This record gives sequence, C-alpha cells and structure tokens, in this order.
Amino acid sequence: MPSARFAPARPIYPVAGIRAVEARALPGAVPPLMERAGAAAAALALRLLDGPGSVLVACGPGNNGGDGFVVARHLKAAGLRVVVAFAGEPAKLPADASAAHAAWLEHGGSTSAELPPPPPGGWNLVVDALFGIGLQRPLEGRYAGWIATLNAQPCPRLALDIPSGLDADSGRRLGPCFAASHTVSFIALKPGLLTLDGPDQCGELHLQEIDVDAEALAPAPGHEITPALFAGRLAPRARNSHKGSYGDAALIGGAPGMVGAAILAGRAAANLGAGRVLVGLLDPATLPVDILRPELMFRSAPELLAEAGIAAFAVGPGLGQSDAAWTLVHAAIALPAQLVLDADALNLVARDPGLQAALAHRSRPAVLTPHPAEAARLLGSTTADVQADRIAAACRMAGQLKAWVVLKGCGSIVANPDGHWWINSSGNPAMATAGIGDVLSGILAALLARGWDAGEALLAAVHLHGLAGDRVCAAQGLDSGLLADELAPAARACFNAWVVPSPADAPQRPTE
Ligand SMILES: NC(=O)C1=CN([C@@H]2O[C@H](COP(=O)(O)OP(=O)(O)OC[C@H]3O[C@@H](n4cnc5c(N)ncnc54)[C@H](OP(=O)(O)O)[C@@H]3O)[C@@H](O)[C@H]2O)[C@@H](O)CC1
Ligand SMILES: [K+]
Repeated sequence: MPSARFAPARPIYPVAGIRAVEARALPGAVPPLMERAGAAAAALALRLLDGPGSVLVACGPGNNGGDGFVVARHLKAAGLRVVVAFAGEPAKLPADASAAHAAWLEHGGSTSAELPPPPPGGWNLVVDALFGIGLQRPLEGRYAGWIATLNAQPCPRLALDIPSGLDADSGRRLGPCFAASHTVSFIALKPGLLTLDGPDQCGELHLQEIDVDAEALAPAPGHEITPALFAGRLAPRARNSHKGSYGDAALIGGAPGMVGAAILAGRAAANLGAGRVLVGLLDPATLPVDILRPELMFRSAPELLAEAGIAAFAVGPGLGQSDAAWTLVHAAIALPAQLVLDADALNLVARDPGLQAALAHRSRPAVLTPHPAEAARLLGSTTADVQADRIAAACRMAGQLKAWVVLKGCGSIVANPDGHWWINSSGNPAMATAGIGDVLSGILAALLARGWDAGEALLAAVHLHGLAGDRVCAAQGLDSGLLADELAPAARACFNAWVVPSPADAPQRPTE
C-alpha cells in the first residue's frame, strides 16, 4: 500500500485543545508529564551540547518554568555546569512546577533572580523555559530584557514547548520573543509553531509526544499536511490508459501585460500530468504557441470556456479585473467542471455578492487560493486582521463560500467548508516572488483534471508546490532569485517520486 511509505499526518491543537488533552492525560500519569517533557528536552539538549559546557536555563512563573527545572536537573546529573535564573516566586508556582523546583533544589541546584553574566568563553546552551502555552500578553520589563539577553547569546538556543513571546494559537510574536535555534514541543503540535512568525522563531522543530496519544483523548481540529492524506491517489497509471484518461486542464487568464502568468500555470499543469492543457488568454494579441512548451494549446478565453468536455478550469492567473474578466469568472462558476479561482478572479468575487452566492451554491466545491491581501478583500477585513488569526480567516472563507481554501503565506492554511484545517510546512521564502502562485494554480488544475477531488488536490498541490521550491533551492543553494518557471519540473519530480517508489522502498523478492 502506498500509504505505508508516508508518515501519518500529526494532529495540531490550539491551546484550548492541548489543555483538554492534558486534563485527560494528567491524572495518574506515571511518570508525571512534566518529568517526561523535561527528560525528553534534556536528551535533545545533550545532543546539542555534544560535550561538557555551561548551560543557562531561564525559568518562568508557570509550568513552562517547571519543565526548565526538570531539564536543569537532568543536565546537572549529566555533569554539566547548569545555572538557573528564575523569574517567579516559589510559593506561587503551580503544583507540578513547584515539585520540579523542589527537586532541583534537593539535587543541589540553586536559582538566581537575575540573568547571570556568561562565563568566560560564553554559554554553550541557553534554555528558554520562561513561558509556554500560558502566555497571555506581550512580554515587558524584566522579561523583555531577559529575552533580549538570551537572544544575543552566540550558542544553541533551545525553547521548551514554544518560544517565549510567541502566541501558540496564531504564530504571532506578542512583542519581544525568544529566537530559538531549536524548539522542543510537547504532547502535540500547536498552530503557532507552524505558521506566520512561528517557523522563524522556532528554528528546528522537534515534537516529543511524551507517550501521550493526543487524538485518543480529544479530537484534533487540524492536522499537518503529509502525502499520507492523499496516498490513495498515488498509484501508478494503468497501462491501458490514454490522454483522455487524465483529463483536460484549462487555464483562463493572461490579460494584456500578464500573459506570462497563464503560461506559467499552463506549463505547471503539463508537468503534473494532465491529459491535455489548454490556455485561454484575454489578450487579443493571443500567442499562437509557447515555443518552449509546444504541448500547450492556445484559445481565446471565451472560446475555451465554451469548449465541451473540459474537466478542470483554473481562472485567475493574469486575469485582471476588466468587465471581460468578470464575464469569464461568472461563466466559469456556472460550469459543472472542477474550478480553481486565483488572483484577480478572487478580487472580482470579493467585489460582487452575486458571484459569492453563485460560488457558495456550486454543486462541486471550488478551490480558492488567496494570499492574505486577497483573503482580506474576500472577508471585507484587513490583511492585518487576516494575519492575526490565519486559521480563523481560512475557515471563515471556506465556510462562507462553501469552498476549499488555501490561505497562502508562511505555513499555508488549508480549510474545508466543514471547518477542518491543515497546515503545510514545505516551502521557503525564496518562493515569495512573482508567478509562484500561478504555478500552484496549474498544479491544481492538473490534479483536478486527473480526477482528484477538490480536497485531495488542494492538499497535494500545496504540499508539492512547497517541496518543489525546497528542492530547487537546496539543489542550487538559493536564498533568493528562485524563478517561478523552475518549480514545475521540480514538482513533476517530487510527484513522480511519490508515485514510483525508489528501489529502496520496493518490496524485496525473497531469495532462494
Ligand atoms: N500541564 C501539564 O501537564 C504540562 C505542562 N507543560 C508545560 O506547561 C506549560 C504551560 O504551563 P502554564 O499553563 O502554567 O503556562 P506558562 O506558559 O508556564 O505561563 C503561565 C504563567 O505566566 C504568566 N504570564 C503569562 N503571560 C505573561 C506575560 N506576558 N508576562 C508575565 N507573566 C505572564 C501567568 O501569569 P498571569 O497571566 O496569571 O499573570 C502564569 O503565571 C506548557 O507550555 C508546557 O511547557 C509540560 O510540562 C507538559 C505537561
Ligand atoms: K518557552
């Protein structure tokens, strides 16, 4: 089965969900969860240290601080020089943290109320155990000063559960925020680790489930995206098939000056195995051919919309917002085919309640691919509001328009009309460049043309698009300068690697 090759999609819980899991896991847990968390974090700390050295553990007033005391105890027992700075009052610690504090003292530890200066040669590791999922407001005063000092240490910086100052639900920095090189999070993933500022603040992310099966204790509202979610679609093609078996993908866009967007999308659709790819341009000086991709067929946009038998349309790349563009969007929504709306198609929908109503009443849910500014227009809000709670924004769009939605950006959020959501972790900032979104539309059009349903196609396309960007950047050592047209061949390679296992994955024939 192909699914055995892929890691299962791990659950993601906002703070309220993590609290529900904890409440069910805590009673009678042996060893206590905090002991498990601290031991797991200490094991990672020892790997980061890779030898003797001095460690600074900064502990806060809640249970995140308690984790820090457990880490300190293990590292001291391992022979390291450990200094604990404690910003709270022992008498006010919650019960588990109070026990961890007492155990630290019993094992010969002490605490300092201020951050001590680094030893000669500097710290070998700093551990942020100031605040976890209990952060309520921006850090100020002494805590802000501590964060600035910790961030300035030129050594590995390990955050426990979540970097202090990062909002666990939204991934927003609430003022000063620990800049971790590594984060070890406990029990389950939180959205804030994976989206918006989270990936920048977390560094390398490690999840330690500490023997808690979260999904057995409370349903998860969200999941990460892995190919396990669409593995059932990743079977090799039947030998007895032909191009008609893989559908026609049609790209509609390319107003004057923006023809390249539609071509980028068309090329991506061709690379992802649509049976035929047709590009319908608004520009009256229509290209007769893409010389570098002569597989693409060109039509005028109205002609293509009227063509029978097209399995999937992607409308929007380079579309513009002219009256002609509105007519095309209106007609496309009314078609029974699979439908992707992107870019200016979304802006036209945002301006027109009639188009919104038509979209919400389609027999097959459409797929919408807004970036945060387009999402703000669709929701009648601001980009800042969208980014303040990306999951809520994606779910609102999906619910209101009865569509599958990806809210693009760092940690893209996919949401379905029923309120479930997924977060994607592939991709990188070199992809923040013109034309990249057009490639996503093309990948989507191809998968939809091949007969995938909207949800599977969107989850796969979003993940694949990011992987392709990662692959090109890794191969060429790019931080910037990625060209959108480089993505499609890389996406083709990643997709085919999912479908055709490498020899190492193939079942071994028993030997005599
Ligand atoms: N429970 C368990 O089983 C397990 C829990 N685990 C660990 O516990 C962590 C959650 O612990 P937690 O709930 O105690 O919250 P935590 O993040 O330590 O902070 C709360 C304290 O901070 C304070 N405070 C908040 N914001 C502030 C601000 N801006 N500036 C100043 N103060 C501020 C707040 O005070 P208040 O807002 O009430 O004034 C309160 O005193 C979790 O992330 C994980 O690491 C693991 O061991 C696994 C098992
Ligand atoms: K922390």
